[in-house]
Amino acid sequence: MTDYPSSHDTSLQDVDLGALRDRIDSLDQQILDLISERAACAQQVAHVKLAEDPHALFYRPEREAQVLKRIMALNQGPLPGEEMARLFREIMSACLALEKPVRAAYLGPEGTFTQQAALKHFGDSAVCKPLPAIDEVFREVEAGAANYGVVPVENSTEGVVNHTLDSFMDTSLRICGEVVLRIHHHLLVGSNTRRDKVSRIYSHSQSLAQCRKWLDAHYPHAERVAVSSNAEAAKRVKSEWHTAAIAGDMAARLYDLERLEEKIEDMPDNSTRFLIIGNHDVPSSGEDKTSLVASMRNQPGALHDLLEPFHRHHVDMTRLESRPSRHGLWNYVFFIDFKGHQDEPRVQAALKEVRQRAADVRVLGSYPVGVL
Ligand SMILES: C=C(O[C@@H]1C=C(C(=O)O)C=C[C@H]1O)C(=O)O
Repeated sequence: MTDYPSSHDTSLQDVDLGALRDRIDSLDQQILDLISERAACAQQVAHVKLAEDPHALFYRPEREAQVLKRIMALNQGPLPGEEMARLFREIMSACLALEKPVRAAYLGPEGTFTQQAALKHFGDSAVCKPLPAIDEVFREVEAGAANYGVVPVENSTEGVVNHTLDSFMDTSLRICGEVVLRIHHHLLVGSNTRRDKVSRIYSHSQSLAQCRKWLDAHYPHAERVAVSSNAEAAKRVKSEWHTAAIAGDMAARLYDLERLEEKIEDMPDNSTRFLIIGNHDVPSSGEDKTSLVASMRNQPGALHDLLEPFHRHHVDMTRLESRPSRHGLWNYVFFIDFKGHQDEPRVQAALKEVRQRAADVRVLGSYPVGVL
């Protein structure tokens, strides 16, 4: 099956290819002029911000979320809204880099899904740096070496969620954004791989788990070897003959591997959520989420008491996670996400009551709901 018009297609026979290309050239000229005008405008915004405050932040997560959402709402096709927003994401990233590129640290190594999340959020013009551990990403932002950090939070990768949550207990950094990434796993091989003799498959333990049924059906006899990351799996395959890796697009591209089979994850809507951490509060974008951490004494009904004000003030909770306290003072800490911004009266009313009931409450940040 092909969607390309055939030479027998009478409706297209009279189309003048030359004229169409002239039209495209003229449209490109207009797009070029408009993007340049937009970039000059963004530069002026930066100058206004600097005049008001010499330490002003050029990057505004809430404004960027609004721009992308507006583009998706205005878009009438034929390109899908997400594709159009992706193009505008890159235009904004380039405009911002004219003044000062955003510096973002992420949980590496290169080629992981966290790098993909960083690129999705900040665009290609940001300067992104891989770091080997989640607490190092936090430290890099605390030290001011990076403006933002990108860490997985609700991750299909085991253990990672807890590391991120635990890091929030010891930091004053704020959550400035979230990114949700659809996770697609591919079976990757190198140019040297003997495809009919794959006897070992590398990946992160959680990715192996997410593709277990597919592996049982297609490679029941291959040894499954868990390594530290999907990118590490891809790297190993490069130099071995009888092995394949399960990893994503970034790793395939980075190590120049071929996708022997695509989208082999057992659950088709497999996705991971990442947080953007920074050192400032983000104003409301109109569609926001808030995350907080609360410490409770371990007594009957404590959790019910903590959550009840959210229910009464019609604040919609989206996540609840509990972790043992590391400070010994309180038995448990709860991480709570809900819809809304901490500046909204409804949210403030709920928070005021929650503060009276919990031993300690810290709002980790209000931030725009992930757009792309
Ligand atoms: C232009 C601005 O600054 C930055 C660039 C943006 C853009 O190119 O649209 C949007 C938000 C900021 O990250 C602004 O705040 O409006």
